[in-house]
Amino acid sequence: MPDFLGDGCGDRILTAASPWLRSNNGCEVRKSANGWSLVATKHFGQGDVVLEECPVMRGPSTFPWNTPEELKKSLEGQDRCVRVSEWMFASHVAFPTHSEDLWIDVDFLTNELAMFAPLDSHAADSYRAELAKIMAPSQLSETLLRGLLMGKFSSFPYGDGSDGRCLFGLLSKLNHSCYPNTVCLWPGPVSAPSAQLRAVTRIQAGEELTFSYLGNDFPLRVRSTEKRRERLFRGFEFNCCCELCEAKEPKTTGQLCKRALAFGKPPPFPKSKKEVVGGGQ
Ligand SMILES: C[S@@+](CC[C@H](N)C(=O)[O-])C[C@H]1O[C@@H](n2cnc3c(N)ncnc32)[C@H](O)[C@@H]1O
Repeated sequence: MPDFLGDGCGDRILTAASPWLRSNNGCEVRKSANGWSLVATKHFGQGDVVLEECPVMRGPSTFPWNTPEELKKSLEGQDRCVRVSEWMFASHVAFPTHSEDLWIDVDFLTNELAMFAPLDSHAADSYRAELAKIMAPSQLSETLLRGLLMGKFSSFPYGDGSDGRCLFGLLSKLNHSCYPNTVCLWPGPVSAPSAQLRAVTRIQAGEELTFSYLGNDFPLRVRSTEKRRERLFRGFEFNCCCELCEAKEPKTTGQLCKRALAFGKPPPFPKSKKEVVGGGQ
């Protein structure tokens, strides 16, 4: 088990993400029931900027392989060296301008960027099992697993989705909720993407930060818990355990609409810079 999966390693993930952080106005990485998560360390008002960061890596909108099966196909008939031409994730994302013959620094992927992959997840277990059918467990298979997980489950479609995908450090630890308390905005130009996480409701210190993986109006469009879980499992291979899906008494439509409508629109701009800059550091 990688040493950063143990309890108490949230600070190491925060440190690993820090070179790409523009601002962290009050959040940290903590272990949760759903792997690592981002947690507020101070109170945020609606519209406040929680954090801003630049991507750790960028890539194309689609990956040549998204599943171990597709990976298997791409490896068939070729030697199994981790050359960049095979390692499309790394070639396009980590080194977009380099030639096809570049070799990946395996240590870079396995040791540094692996922190940003959901290694403690159902998807990781099932992909590891699939990879074991293709190749013997090795450093290479572990590297491939991490690349698959980062590319598929931790990266974000940038802007409207046609501008490629970005892997962000801290945002890679943002869990999904069908009743989220933040929204992600993309204020940077496509040439220099950046992400801004904004509160769509009041958030108390200690509360987990969440956003909707399936678009802003997802819970409004898909009111049935069963159907939402099905969609999330199909897209992201996890059983959603969010506040809304786990609620014994379903949230009233009124409550749901209020929060959903709030995050369906860009959140209001913060009242003054003083309110959001440096408050939690
Ligand atoms: C982008 S990662 C988020 C960070 C992740 N928890 C980690 O430890 O790296 C996405 C993964 O988090 C977990 N996850 C996120 N939201 C969840 C939710 N609402 N219910 C259950 N698992 C969730 C799933 O394992 C999913 O594949």
